[in-house]
Amino acid sequence: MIRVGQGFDVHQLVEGRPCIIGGVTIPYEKGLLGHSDADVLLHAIADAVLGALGLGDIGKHFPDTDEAFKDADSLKLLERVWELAKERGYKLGNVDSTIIAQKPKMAPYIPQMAEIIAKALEAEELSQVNVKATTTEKLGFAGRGEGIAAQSVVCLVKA
Ligand SMILES: Nc1ccn([C@@H]2O[C@H](COP(=O)(O)O)[C@@H](O)[C@H]2O)c(=O)n1
Ligand SMILES: C[C@@]1(CO)OP(=O)(O)OP(=O)(O)OC[C@H]1O
Repeated sequence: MIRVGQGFDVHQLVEGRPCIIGGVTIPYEKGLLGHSDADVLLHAIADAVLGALGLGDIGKHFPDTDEAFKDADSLKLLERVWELAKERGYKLGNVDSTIIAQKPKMAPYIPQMAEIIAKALEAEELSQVNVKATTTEKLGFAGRGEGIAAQSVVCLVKA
């Protein structure tokens, strides 16, 4: 059986926070604000996996009112979400994601992000994980550099 899920997330860019995206700390003058480490890409992927499983979203599983998730490492959250998929007998088909950011330039960091995601979702080959980036041509909140968004589509296959 095949299941498909999609995820979308946004975090504000502020001074004094690290810019962690796809598990990679990107050198930049601002970082993403959140209760957790605010890794917008891993959140979108976690939501896509949860969506495919019919299990709600990350806010339901890891509430932002819970101190346990203060500054949480989103890679650990994604790994916990992936356990839910495995428990139900699913393997990764593929995952495709887009980071929506005017700055910083994501391209140099995308191969490392893809490797981290592939490991977390236990991909059999790297081609199962695709990460893209786009600006919004300076339009809207992303274009003004106020925040970064990410969206993701995941296909799970019953093993
Ligand atoms: N934050 C970003 C945004 C984009 N890229 C790369 O640049 C290409 C062109 O972006 P456009 O928004 O002008 O289409 C895009 O395809 C990405 O490869 C990036 O690395 N980081
Ligand atoms: C990840 C969680 C963890 O408390 O907090 P945030 O970093 O605020 O991220 P968000 O995308 O708003 O999702 C909610 C929470 O699950």
